[in-house]
Amino acid sequence: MSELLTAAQMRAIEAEAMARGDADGRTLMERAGEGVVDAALAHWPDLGTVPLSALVLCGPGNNGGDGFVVARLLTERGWQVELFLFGAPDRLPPDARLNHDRWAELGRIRPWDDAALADRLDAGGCDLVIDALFGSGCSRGIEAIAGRTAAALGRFCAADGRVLAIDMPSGLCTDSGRDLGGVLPATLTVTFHRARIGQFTAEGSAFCGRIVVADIGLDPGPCPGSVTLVGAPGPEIGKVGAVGGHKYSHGHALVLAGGAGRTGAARLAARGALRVGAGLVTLAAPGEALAECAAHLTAAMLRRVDDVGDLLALLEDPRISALGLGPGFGTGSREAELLRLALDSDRPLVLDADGLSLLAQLEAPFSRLHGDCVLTPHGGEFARLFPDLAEKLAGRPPHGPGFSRIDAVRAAAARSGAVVLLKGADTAIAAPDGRAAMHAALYDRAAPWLATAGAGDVLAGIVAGLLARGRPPFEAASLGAWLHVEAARVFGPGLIAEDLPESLPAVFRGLGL
Ligand SMILES: NC(=O)C1=CN([C@@H]2O[C@H](COP(=O)(O)OP(=O)(O)OC[C@H]3O[C@@H](n4cnc5c(N)ncnc54)[C@H](OP(=O)(O)O)[C@@H]3O)[C@@H](O)[C@H]2O)[C@@H](O)CC1
Ligand SMILES: Nc1ncnc2c1ncn2[C@@H]1O[C@H](COP(=O)(O)OP(=O)(O)O)[C@@H](O)[C@H]1O
Ligand SMILES: [K+]
Repeated sequence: MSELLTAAQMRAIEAEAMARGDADGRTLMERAGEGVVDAALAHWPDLGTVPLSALVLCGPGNNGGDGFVVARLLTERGWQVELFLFGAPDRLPPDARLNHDRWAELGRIRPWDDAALADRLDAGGCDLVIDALFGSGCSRGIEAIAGRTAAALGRFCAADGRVLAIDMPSGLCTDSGRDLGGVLPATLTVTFHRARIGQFTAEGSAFCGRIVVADIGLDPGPCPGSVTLVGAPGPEIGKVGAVGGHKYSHGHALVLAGGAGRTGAARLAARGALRVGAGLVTLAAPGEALAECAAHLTAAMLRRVDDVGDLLALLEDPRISALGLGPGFGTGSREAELLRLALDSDRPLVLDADGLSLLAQLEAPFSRLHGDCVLTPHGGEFARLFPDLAEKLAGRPPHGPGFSRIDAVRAAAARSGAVVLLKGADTAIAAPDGRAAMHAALYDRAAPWLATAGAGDVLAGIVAGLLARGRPPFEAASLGAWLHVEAARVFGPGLIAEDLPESLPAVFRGLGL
């Protein structure tokens, strides 16, 4: 697991380091420039063999200051450096001004000219472009300043050109990963100390290329309020800790199914719950769907649940340790009553798909939720439950910092009192107490083939299975998101939803369990 920061958190960490006397701004800027050059040479080893040519785009803040350091370091290595500056030198902040002055002794500074820059890029013959125009201080769109440059950089990248963004691609919001307007595309982004939320959500990964985090000697301790980037779990995920246990010591998940002809989704969820290690899984189906379910189920058990009375009787068994409700469930009055009972049972509960639609129809829906509930909406379901938050996520933010998927799930979790997992390639997860995590199926973990019908049903089952095994809801959601994507990655392209549960044993083997 690692941390993702906002721009404000990064500024606070830097300010604390300076207040403690650990480092001054000038030292941090020098380390940042060194980190950029080291990262470029490590990422593209051929750049280190002979001196080449670079084009450095500097802006009016400290991001531009980092650019001046990089220009100097490359020149000292024998590179030919062309540098353009947006803004007036006498308005640069002090550390950037100092590095501007040092660079001015070595090379020329050309005033910003969007059209000339685009022509320069299109002419080719440049081995590396450094984007030091705007970083974490980018507060609005940059089309008016750099629209032609952005288009030319797009062509340059498409022709395998190397573009390194310092800290963030200019025009991309550090906190939300949203395009503020006219983002400069990069093939490598070198950020400092910790990665930023915006590099792992919304449009971030489309513009960052790859991410490298350079150490600039700041306090390695955790940052309060940071977002966790969900990584591989430890051995606690397996059953290994419970040698000698029996099936009930691994939990009993109850998955509620819908009517005949639409039980597939609940069966997928049940299979996910079983494969993630719940000791028992029972599918509760109405009488009309029993034969259909029986024809397809082997390891999962089947119970008839036509109405509230049947479910009440089933829930008398205290060993049922979690419920999953929603995939293929239906949204009729029977289902609404069953949902109310499931909520009143106070058992750990995953609500997905129709379960979320039903919830949205209830009066005062959030007053019925409790801290052991996990909501797993996709974007559409999220908008039904939290229309105001979804609206803030839509469209281009008017200025930075933009409202992020993390902001949205944090607000949704606080409002609903439940853990909220907003699905997508960038899955955002939050608990009512403010903890937040991002699972990014991006960069090395990309698995676009996971966007297949029924994949979300399996995720709901995996989370229900983890809840049944006693994992707390925020952890169950985070672990579930990682296991789900890992199962897709282990299987690879061609995956259909049925393959996901069946890939979990290979995931566990890969974790050394
Ligand atoms: N924090 C740290 O620990 C470290 C930070 N470091 C580096 O500092 C960077 C942050 O520096 P920064 O705060 O000076 O912000 P930066 O992005 O250079 O720009 C701000 C300037 O741009 C202007 N401006 C913004 N948007 C604009 C627009 N659309 N169009 C036009 N102007 C616009 C804005 O003006 P304003 O919005 O106030 O009008 C202001 O003048 C960070 O990314 C990293 O590279 C490293 O050295 C290592 C340690
Ligand atoms: N581009 C993507 N890369 C990786 N995973 C994705 C991508 N798009 C969607 N997913 C995942 O696929 C699943 C789709 O779930 P959902 O939208 O509920 O579909 P369904 O109802 O068909 O199961 C979610 O777990 C989501 O996180
Ligand atoms: K930049």
